[in-house]
Amino acid sequence: MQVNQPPSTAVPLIEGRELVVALQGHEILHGVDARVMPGETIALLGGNGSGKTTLVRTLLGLAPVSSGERRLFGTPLRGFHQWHRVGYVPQRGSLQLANATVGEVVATGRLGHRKPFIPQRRADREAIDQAMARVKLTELRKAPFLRLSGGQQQRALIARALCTEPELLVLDEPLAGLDMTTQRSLARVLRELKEEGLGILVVLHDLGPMEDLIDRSIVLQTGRVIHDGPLRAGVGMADNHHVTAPMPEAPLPAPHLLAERRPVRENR
Ligand SMILES: Nc1ncnc2c1ncn2[C@@H]1O[C@H](COP(=O)(O)OP(=O)(O)OP(=O)(O)O)[C@@H](O)[C@H]1O
Repeated sequence: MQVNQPPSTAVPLIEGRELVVALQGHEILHGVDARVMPGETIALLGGNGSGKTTLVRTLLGLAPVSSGERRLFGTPLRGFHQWHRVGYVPQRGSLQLANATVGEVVATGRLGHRKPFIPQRRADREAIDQAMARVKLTELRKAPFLRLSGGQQQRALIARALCTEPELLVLDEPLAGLDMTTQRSLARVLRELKEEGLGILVVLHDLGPMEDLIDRSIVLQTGRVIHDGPLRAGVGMADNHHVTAPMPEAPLPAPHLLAERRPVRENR
């Protein structure tokens, strides 16, 4: 495990303090603290339904808080507008991308840089090209997104997040459903990004090939942090910390950033 100690005066890239979140009348997070410092790679771990996705969405302003404070790059969420500094890779399957090509999906990541209805500028095209090359998808630019393999889709979503040229990358279960070879190649991409200084917050069920990238883990159990520190064997891995609240009957309303919908899940 690498330990990348940020200077003590550094401002967190993203931070939540005492976050309390209730969805459809059920309290899901019960006073959670979480932060990512510059250059850190943080694994957000915990069993099914422990609140990982809810925490990530809350930190990004995609879910409302009952109480608590959220800051991005030191600015309270309410006053934060520099969304290009954040790249978000939601769970695969949570985006409505029916007819889009890979190039179109990746290009949506650049929307935060553009004024509405203004065509792509050279800088936009270059950023999109670079992001596609980065994840080795250039050849597949014109392919329909939904025809790609799971690993290629995941790469496209990472490229989409990268073309905003972020300082913080937030990924929700990027390894889910991928075979070990594909997981390893994604971990290599993330390692390169880490080495370039990007802060990374990644929701994981199993560490897999990500393990030696992780500087610190935050482990949730039924909406509470039970560990925040170096990885500890067995803590937070795919285990049996089960759900306390019932599943939603309806999906969340569309968030303000992108047309994202919650995947349909079975009752637990
Ligand atoms: N929109 C919603 N309305 C009501 N409850 C919700 C909603 N979204 C999630 N929940 C509930 O919040 C709890 C935490 O869900 P969340 O998806 O954040 O957990 P998770 O740790 O990411 O789980 P998984 O590992 O299965 O993806 C679960 O009990 C879930 O049923």
